[in-house]
Amino acid sequence: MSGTSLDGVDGVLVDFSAQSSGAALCVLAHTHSPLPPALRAEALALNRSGADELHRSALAANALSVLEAEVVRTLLAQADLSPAAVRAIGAHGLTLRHQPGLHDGLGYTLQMHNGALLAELTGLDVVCDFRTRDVAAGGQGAPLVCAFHQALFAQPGADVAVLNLGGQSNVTLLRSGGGILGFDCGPANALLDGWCERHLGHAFDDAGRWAAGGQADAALLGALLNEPFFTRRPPKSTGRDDFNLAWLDAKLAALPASLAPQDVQATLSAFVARTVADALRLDAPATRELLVAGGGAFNLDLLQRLRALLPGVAVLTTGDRGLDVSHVEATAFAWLAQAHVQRLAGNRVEVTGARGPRVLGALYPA
Ligand SMILES: Nc1ncnc2c1ncn2[C@@H]1O[C@H](COP(=O)(O)OP(=O)(O)OP(=O)(O)O)[C@@H](O)[C@H]1O
Ligand SMILES: CC(=O)N[C@H]1[C@@H]2OC[C@@H](O2)[C@@H](O)[C@@H]1O[C@H](C)C(=O)O
Repeated sequence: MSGTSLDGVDGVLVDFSAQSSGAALCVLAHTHSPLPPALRAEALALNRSGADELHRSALAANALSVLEAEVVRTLLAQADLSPAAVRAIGAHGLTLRHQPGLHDGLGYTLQMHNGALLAELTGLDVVCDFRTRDVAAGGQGAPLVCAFHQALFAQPGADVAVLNLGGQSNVTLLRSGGGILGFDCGPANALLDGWCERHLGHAFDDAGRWAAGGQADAALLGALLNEPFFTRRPPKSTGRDDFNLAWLDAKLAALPASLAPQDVQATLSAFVARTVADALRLDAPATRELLVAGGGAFNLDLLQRLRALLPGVAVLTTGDRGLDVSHVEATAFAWLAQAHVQRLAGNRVEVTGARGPRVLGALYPA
């Protein structure tokens, strides 16, 4: 998995064999490979239109899949397994553009990836391109982790919410009666990281310490929340296309006075927490437990702001329910690959708005 934070590739090797008997899945190995700085810079640049994009994105896709093949080798070495033990690789690719509802409702979502190369380099079946089928069926193509969250974290008789704090944030709302809803709440680490990198030169604000020392600004917070996305009803999804540093710069320029960079970081953290809290208050007021996953779970400032906004909700992490916060998304895409292999639908129409359940992904046989 390589998400919209653009931090790297997360790999997990997962054994699902016990699941049919009701037991939990087992993560046999996990690893993280940072994106080399040049590839990260290119992926960021390819998020916007630019010169010779087709050529550049094809080369960047190759570089990503070479990195993924190294991740697969590391996982096998860690678990002391041969490739023959692996049924398939699930590989998400890097989202460069996400415009699911663009033209007359039939837009596109674009994940940069070379599945053929990954199959060639590993000798394994590769399932990739998970999002496009749902978009073709009229859906958002995101979020897709909801079915997996449901399989793992639903509790009979209790309303539970699962929050992924990745480049963007998305929630899965699991109702006590078995119902499910899920959608993107708004931007998360992509914005926090971008501002921090610009002003401190650090890839991210470790534990949210910089934000915690700042003062959130009410006028900026109001301006950030003043976007149609936040009043739109689900199904909905977003990405760097909508929320990025240029968008933030425009909001800052419209303020009557300039703010200290640290206060902007504090406001961004308050903003992320607020969009999540608003989503829960509106769509899942009976939630008593929120399980946080993704790299944002290490941002203590963000978690503290969430707790303050949601006093009746126990804000825990997926780690408290048996799955490390850093493993959730990669495990979800292994799970979706497994669903593809079994020709099972991976989307939830209540979440994406697709016309029906669909088998997600394209297969590159070994
Ligand atoms: N110690 C930390 N303190 C604060 N933030 C952290 C820390 N460690 C990781 N993060 C944040 O987590 C991000 C990576 O998260 P993650 O891997 O879940 O994102 P992603 O895979 O891009 O997600 P998505 O696909 O949901 O966009 C980093 O870019 C950083 O913002
Ligand atoms: C288009 C795309 O890559 N969307 C990501 C992104 O990152 C978080 C949020 O926006 C979510 O909608 C999705 O990822 C998760 C893994 C998902 O599909 O469930």
